[in-house]
Amino acid sequence: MNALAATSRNFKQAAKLLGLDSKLEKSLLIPFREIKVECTIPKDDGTLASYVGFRVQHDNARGPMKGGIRYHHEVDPDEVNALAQLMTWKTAVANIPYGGAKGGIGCSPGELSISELERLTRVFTQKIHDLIGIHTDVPAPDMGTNSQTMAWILDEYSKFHGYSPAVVTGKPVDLGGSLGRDAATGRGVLFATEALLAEHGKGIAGQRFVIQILFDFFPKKPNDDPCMLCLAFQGFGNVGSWAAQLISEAGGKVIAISDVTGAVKNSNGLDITKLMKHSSENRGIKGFDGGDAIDPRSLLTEECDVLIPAALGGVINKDNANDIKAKYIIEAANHPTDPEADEILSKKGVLILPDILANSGGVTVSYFEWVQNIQGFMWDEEKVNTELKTYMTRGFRDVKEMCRSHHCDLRMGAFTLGVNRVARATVLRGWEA
Ligand SMILES: NC(=O)C1=CN([C@@H]2O[C@H](COP(=O)(O)OP(=O)(O)OC[C@H]3O[C@@H](n4cnc5c(N)ncnc54)[C@H](O)[C@@H]3O)[C@@H](O)[C@H]2O)C=CC1
Ligand SMILES: O=C(O)CCC(=O)C(=O)O
Repeated sequence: MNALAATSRNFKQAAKLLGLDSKLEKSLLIPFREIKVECTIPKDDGTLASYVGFRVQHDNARGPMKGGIRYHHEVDPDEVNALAQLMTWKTAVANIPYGGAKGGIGCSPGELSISELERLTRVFTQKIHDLIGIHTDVPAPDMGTNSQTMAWILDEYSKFHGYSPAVVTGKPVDLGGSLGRDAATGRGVLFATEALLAEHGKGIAGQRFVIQILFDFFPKKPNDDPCMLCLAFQGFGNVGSWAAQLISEAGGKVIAISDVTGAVKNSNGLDITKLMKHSSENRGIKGFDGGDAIDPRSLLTEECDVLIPAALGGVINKDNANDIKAKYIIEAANHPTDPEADEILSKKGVLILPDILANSGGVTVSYFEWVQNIQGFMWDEEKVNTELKTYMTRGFRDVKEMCRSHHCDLRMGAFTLGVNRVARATVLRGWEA
């Protein structure tokens, strides 16, 4: 099932549980604006290359639209639309005053030089600068982009509108970025995981996780814990590497990790600091000698307690759901689980912490960054992390409350929470007709 069909199906199920009026339901699903631009740049060898860029602005009932920009060869308008929709529900779940948007350029960033990436980013910004803005639509990093990409957007946007640090978040700290934003999505994953495990009388140090990275969290005293959990992670980029690092610092043992270059497993626990160093020096985890190389396709079905997908969408589907052995799935990536897999996993008793809650730490600290830029006052990192924990814990509590009142699972708890908040704002603004 493609990303848009999957996201829309979850939305419609939530709308039904909430008993939303059919006109309101229809209007909430239709994006506010879909932008498609052709970005032509000179390559370093003097030839011209053209790339298609998208920005889908889904909804602004609760505030300026917010969401990342992805550089990936599989970027397509339907997926960007789905990701923009997810941002609308995610910012509402986090209860931050934003709507949702997402952007992307269909390109392979690893095959472009730094100067080509800069030219591409600047051309894209020139084409969309009058449609984004501090109180309109505020981009941020996503897959394939980073703080440097945000610095180029900020600079190009500022040529048209004057110096405007708050037009993007996730930018370098030297240009007004927030302390703690780099680690925020991974740190939010840690807090959300802790909240979920605490519900079941467990803690990080007693669990095993798999996230397109495989984490194995051994209890401090293995023999005392009859239900030791294991973690696996898929993806070792911004989100996966920070989540792995922080979970391992919290006492967990990461036993397997995959990225686009390969996968590595060590049942005694991977040394995440060494793996991060290896990955940055070698542009991937392939060749790391601190574990055994495994087939990346087997990562999602590794024997473990907690699986953490932290890369692409749709990776958990009807073809592999039956083989998943994890007891918990923490969705650090956006829409990693197909609705058909959701049904299979639910029957198996697997608990899934959905993306719009689990990975909301990134956009939450983006909000803190925007607030700091507007106030012209910088927070210290401790304040950022403490506030992030408060928001993640509150988000989990609010989702559980919806699960109780609507007798539904965590995904529907999160969707009903987000959709209901956006629906209320829409009606209050008189937009429902
Ligand atoms: N960066 C952020 O703040 C946020 C990111 N996300 C989501 O988290 C996910 C990861 O994003 P980032 O870490 O920012 O991206 P990134 O570009 O920093 O890293 C992506 C990682 O995924 C790996 N990967 C790509 N294809 C793969 C494959 N087929 N198998 C295994 N690994 C593969 C890459 O090798 C890399 O390690 C995406 O779904 C993104 O939308 C969600 C919330 C916020
Ligand atoms: O930080 C942000 O504004 C957006 C992050 C994002 O793209 C996401 O949560 O999927």
